Amino acid sequence: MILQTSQLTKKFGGNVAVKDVSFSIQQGKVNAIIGPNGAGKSTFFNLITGIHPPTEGQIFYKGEEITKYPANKIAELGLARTFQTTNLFERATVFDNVVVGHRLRTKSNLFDAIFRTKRLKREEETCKEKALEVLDFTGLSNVSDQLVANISQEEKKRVAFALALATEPEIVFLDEPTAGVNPDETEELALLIKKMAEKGLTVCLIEHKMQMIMSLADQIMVLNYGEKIAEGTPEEIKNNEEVIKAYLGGGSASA
Ligand SMILES: Nc1ncnc2c1ncn2[C@@H]1O[C@H](COP(=O)(O)OP(=O)(O)OP(=O)(O)O)[C@@H](O)[C@H]1O
Repeated sequence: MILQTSQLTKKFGGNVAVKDVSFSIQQGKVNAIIGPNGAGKSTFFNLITGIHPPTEGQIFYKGEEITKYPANKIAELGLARTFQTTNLFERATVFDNVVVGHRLRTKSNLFDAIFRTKRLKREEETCKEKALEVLDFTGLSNVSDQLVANISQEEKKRVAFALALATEPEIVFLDEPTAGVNPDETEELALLIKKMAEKGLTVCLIEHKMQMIMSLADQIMVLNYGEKIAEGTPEEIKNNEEVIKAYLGGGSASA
């Protein structure tokens, strides 16, 4: 277990978005969080990655309590996240978008930038090398000089992965990584996610595409109205009465 939450709760006014959720993310595996619309999935991600502070409960990363850490500190620890609508720079090239990712690991400051110090040049070189490596890994080398505005939706999803990978994370949090792409492209992206876990990365993702999740995930947690109603292997989840009830009772899961 690389990351654990203990009785995590988030209230927005009177609305309890996440309620008492204790969950362990398994290292080097694909961990999925599913649930009907408004179940609290994105909020749960936001709590772990420091975007919102929890109202109650604790978060531990490799045994260290990180509950109150701000998002930048959490990112530095090795937790990277993508968003449903990742804000890429559309008028910049794929390469330039990805180079930015590794800046998290560099130390150059304004002084270095003004005087173009050796440190700056060395770090620029490392950022470029890292960008080339992750572009290769995500299958984007052939479009690296193109403007993001001119590439396909599926390629944009890959750029979002590449950006996260460039930060040299230990866990990647992917929020609906295949939203808005067709079934063939979904399969391609699923293969890439599998490849990340095979490389030793821990993956945690939110997804609505059930078929994909069932074949991709090692472990699934199901949220409903902010509460964890089940967790287990895809096989266990498929046959879980509570889960079936939650989805039949107005959920929005699509195949
Ligand atoms: N910043 C916020 N302020 C107030 N309420 C919020 C905020 N973010 C989420 N909520 C509420 O918390 C609940 C859970 O929302 P959340 O977006 O986490 O669900 P979700 O499972 O990710 O949904 P979806 O699948 O539709 O993305 C909802 O009732 C939502 O309206």
